[in-house]
Amino acid sequence: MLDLWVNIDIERGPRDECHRQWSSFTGSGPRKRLCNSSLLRRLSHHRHHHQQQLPTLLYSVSLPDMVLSDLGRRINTAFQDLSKVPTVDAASIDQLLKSVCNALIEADVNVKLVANLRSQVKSQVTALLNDKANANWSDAQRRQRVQKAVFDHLVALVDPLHGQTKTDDESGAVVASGNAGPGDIFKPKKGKPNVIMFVGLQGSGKTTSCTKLALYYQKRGFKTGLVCADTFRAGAFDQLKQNASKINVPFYGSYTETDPVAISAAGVASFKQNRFEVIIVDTSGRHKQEQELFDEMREIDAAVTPDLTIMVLDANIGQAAEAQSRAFKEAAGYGAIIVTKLDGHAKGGGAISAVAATKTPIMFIGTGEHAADLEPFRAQPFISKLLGMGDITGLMDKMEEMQMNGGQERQQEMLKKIGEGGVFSIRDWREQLSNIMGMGPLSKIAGMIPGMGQMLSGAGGDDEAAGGKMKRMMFITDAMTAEELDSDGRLFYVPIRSKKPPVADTKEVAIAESSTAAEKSKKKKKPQPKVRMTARARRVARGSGTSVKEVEEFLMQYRMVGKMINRFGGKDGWLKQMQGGAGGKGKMPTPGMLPPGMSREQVMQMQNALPPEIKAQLRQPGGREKLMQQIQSGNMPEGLAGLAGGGMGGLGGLANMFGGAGGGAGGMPDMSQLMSQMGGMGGMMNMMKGMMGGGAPPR
Ligand SMILES: Nc1nc2c(ncn2[C@@H]2O[C@H](COP(=O)(O)OP(=O)(O)OP(=O)(O)O)[C@@H](O)[C@H]2O)c(=O)[nH]1
Repeated sequence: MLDLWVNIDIERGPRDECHRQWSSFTGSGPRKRLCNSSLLRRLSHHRHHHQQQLPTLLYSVSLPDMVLSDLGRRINTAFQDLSKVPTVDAASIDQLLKSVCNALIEADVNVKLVANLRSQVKSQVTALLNDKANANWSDAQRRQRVQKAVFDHLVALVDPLHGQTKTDDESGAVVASGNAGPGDIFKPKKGKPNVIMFVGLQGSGKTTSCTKLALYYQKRGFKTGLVCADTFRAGAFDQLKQNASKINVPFYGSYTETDPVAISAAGVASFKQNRFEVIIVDTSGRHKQEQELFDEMREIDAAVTPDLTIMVLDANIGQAAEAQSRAFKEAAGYGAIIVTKLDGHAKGGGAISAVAATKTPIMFIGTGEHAADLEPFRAQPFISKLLGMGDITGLMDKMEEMQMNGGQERQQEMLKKIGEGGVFSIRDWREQLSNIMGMGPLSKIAGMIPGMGQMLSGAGGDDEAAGGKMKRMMFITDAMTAEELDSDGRLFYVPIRSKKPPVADTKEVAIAESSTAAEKSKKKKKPQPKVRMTARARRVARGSGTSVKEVEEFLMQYRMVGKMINRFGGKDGWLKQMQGGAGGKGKMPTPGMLPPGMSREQVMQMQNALPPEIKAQLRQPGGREKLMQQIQSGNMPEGLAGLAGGGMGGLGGLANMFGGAGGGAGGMPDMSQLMSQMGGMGGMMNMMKGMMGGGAPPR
């Protein structure tokens, strides 16, 4: 909590002066933003006293914590401010960096780290922008490069593996830095005992996180057990017992044994004997780091010889995080971090600093008190989500989990239908929506879907509001006839001044949502026929208790998803063409199969502009698959990254599928472009993979 001590000396004097000082606090500008309601209440209260002739007033004002989402919002605003300046020059870059760095410091990120970030980004972008080879970059391109540099450095802040690539043992695919997940940090071996020991301060969320991790591995088919070695806190064993029983995980502990080392050794030995594969040891905490605690940790460590030690860090820890995490590192030598309570009002910056200080990766984040509220951590998607650009990998994880709990069959059926050239109908979208609704708290899920978060945040942003919005979408489908549900939604539109349904291609443009610059200029040249909703839409709105606007929004969302699924995953989908599949063996996409958001000219331009090494790679047998794999893993080849960054709009167009929705709803066109630079193409494929049951794109 940042305390702001404000001294206001209101001298005895005319009431006007009091009003002047009062309005200097409540007036517009940055100061107003700092004033929370409690401040206003206090001021108001004291003002009341002042009117009773109080000579001097001293205010102690507690500012509201800048929660992590505020940090994202502020960085986003700084990006948007940069898009408003006429030229991207040293002054505008300085302004952007100042805003970003202030936000980071207020979120408790270590000052030294922030200073490093500032100077590194500054020197990187200055070199880029001053490079003669880049002299012909447009302002939009310069802006994108600056934003990308900030994004990359934010990723580096939370990613100690930054700059390294790791190979996924199972698939052999290269995991790009920033995309490394829990499996890259630690992969328990099947059929063998894998001991995981937890350490951390009291109340950091150790016991809760032990339970969450036990559930995580149990769901993934590991025989999992929990050992309670916390003999320090009364009730710790009961808590673990209760948690373990809820998730049906066997546990070990004792009400009488007071030696934590003896309990942990006996517990691990017992589970090993019974062929348990993941054995999680919960140790005790203390209010602060103490020698006694560290000695105990070392002894337990020697007794159970863990394969992995995890430190649990409360996201609220603030600036103390660095010293504490260093001390724990020395004593326990942990190999991974779980940051808890990121769902609440934590600033999170302290935890981020701990990662950098100890060069230890975050493996999971805790996002609630329930056993399922554990999210695998990946640096790049985390930053992407923080900045409101969605978290496709997080969504994939959720989808995978959903499949583990059944529901795969229906997804496969849909995949098969689309693969055979069938239409992704409103009924299919309804099914996807109900799946999404079943995946967990909606405000969390919505943030993972690019565009959707913004749409739902308009509805209030919390679970209740998001749930309400989704439910209304379901009501809309409930009010549709079978014919409408099985359709592609066209029958809800007619062109204005004509009763005839519009022809396929014109309508497609008329209700297109994309907001790419290229399309905007296209629209200028050729005015698009306007369409209006048919009487069906009014009937559905009435029948569902919603409005025609909501029905229109629903159809818009459906069309975006439908377009993506049909164009990417359909019989002659772009994805298949790129893979040399059914559509056109070994060819680049034909103009008839344009990726969403791209014109024929853009595709041709993109093909021509491909760097020779990429063209050569595509000509080689298996080269296309390799390239796809590379892009899919987020590891954009240099040449392609340059293209996307170069404002070709090509690869960017892919991301605009959803990014466009964000742009439309949130008015942040630059975000969709930025998203494309983050490997939008890989992201979209992953999205497809998730949406279509995890099996669509081959590796
Ligand atoms: N909102 C939220 N609460 C959490 C999270 N993780 C833990 N908690 C809560 O934090 C409190 C402390 O959690 P515990 O798991 O008991 O903490 P501990 O580190 O085991 O504490 P000791 O056993 O005393 O060392 C509990 O009320 C948990 O429900 C999280 O990710 N989000």
